Amino acid sequence: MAVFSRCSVVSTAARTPTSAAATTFSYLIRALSPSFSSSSSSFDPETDLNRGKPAGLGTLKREPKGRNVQWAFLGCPGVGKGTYASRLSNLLGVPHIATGDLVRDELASSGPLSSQLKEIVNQGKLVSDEIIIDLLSKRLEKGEAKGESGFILDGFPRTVRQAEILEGVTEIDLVINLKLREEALLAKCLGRRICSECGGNYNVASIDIKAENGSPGMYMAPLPPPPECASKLITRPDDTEEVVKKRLHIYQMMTQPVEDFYRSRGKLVEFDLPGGIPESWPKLLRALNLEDHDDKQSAAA
Ligand SMILES: Nc1ncnc2c1ncn2[C@@H]1O[C@H](COP(=O)(O)OP(=O)(O)O)[C@@H](O)[C@H]1O
Repeated sequence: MAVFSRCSVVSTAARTPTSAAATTFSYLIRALSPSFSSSSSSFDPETDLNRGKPAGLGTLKREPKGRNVQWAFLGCPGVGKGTYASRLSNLLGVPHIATGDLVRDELASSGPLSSQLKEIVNQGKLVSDEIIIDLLSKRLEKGEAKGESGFILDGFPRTVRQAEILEGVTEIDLVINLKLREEALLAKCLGRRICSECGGNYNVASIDIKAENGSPGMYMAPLPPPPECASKLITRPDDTEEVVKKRLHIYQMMTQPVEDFYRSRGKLVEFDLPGGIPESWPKLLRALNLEDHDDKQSAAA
């Protein structure tokens, strides 16, 4: 069942990259800070940037080498960005920052943005670049205050404009683009479950695609929750068949150009998931020239 045929990538309404991408970004951060007069809709670098020091992402300087890795994950909804980003985060000792989680935390906080965000997310649309950058900036500032260095971004950037702004602020060393056969993506999204207490991610779908017409078969076992979470599982409101198909469409339109953005910069690692975690994790590590000593030790035990 082809969930979604690749549609032609429509150019996004991204701001044309300017040599002042950083100033665009700083302006964005300026525009996000409470002291900024929200009435100003036009961007005037001369005046807007004289409003004092940018906060948030602006605190990220171009780090000299010797810092921890700064990677990002791209990939369609349900492909497993969070699963592999969190594993790599543990392996490399850098924070896993998932903008989808930041959005859900804001939703759960019932803050001023939550009703506006709820409608956007439940319709499968993207949150505005400004709001996402504000949420990410606050998360990075908190991390910097705790002495965090490096990051693995999951779900950011998701538009070319976000990628341009990020590029104007700091170095992204590597972008891992996870890919999975379209017929598996929908099943994985529909099978996704979250523990309402601890936030753990699980999946009840058992995906068994038979080999046909020369393409190999694929099996992805369920990711069952531990007993203490089994009775607390919830489904995300944006994981319905209708909304997932909308999100896949938006990914093709808005985020596929981000793949091209990093491919043109020689920073994109494409990784086709061959199956579930036991099969994919070792292959991903090899693709990244990494080793997971814990896995080796447990395998050797
Ligand atoms: N970088 C981003 N830009 C805009 N919206 C975002 C971004 N990251 C997350 N979101 C919003 O949060 C929702 C959930 O994100 P996420 O958990 O990453 O979903 P998915 O599993 O579809 O990748 C997205 O559908 C979108 O509405």
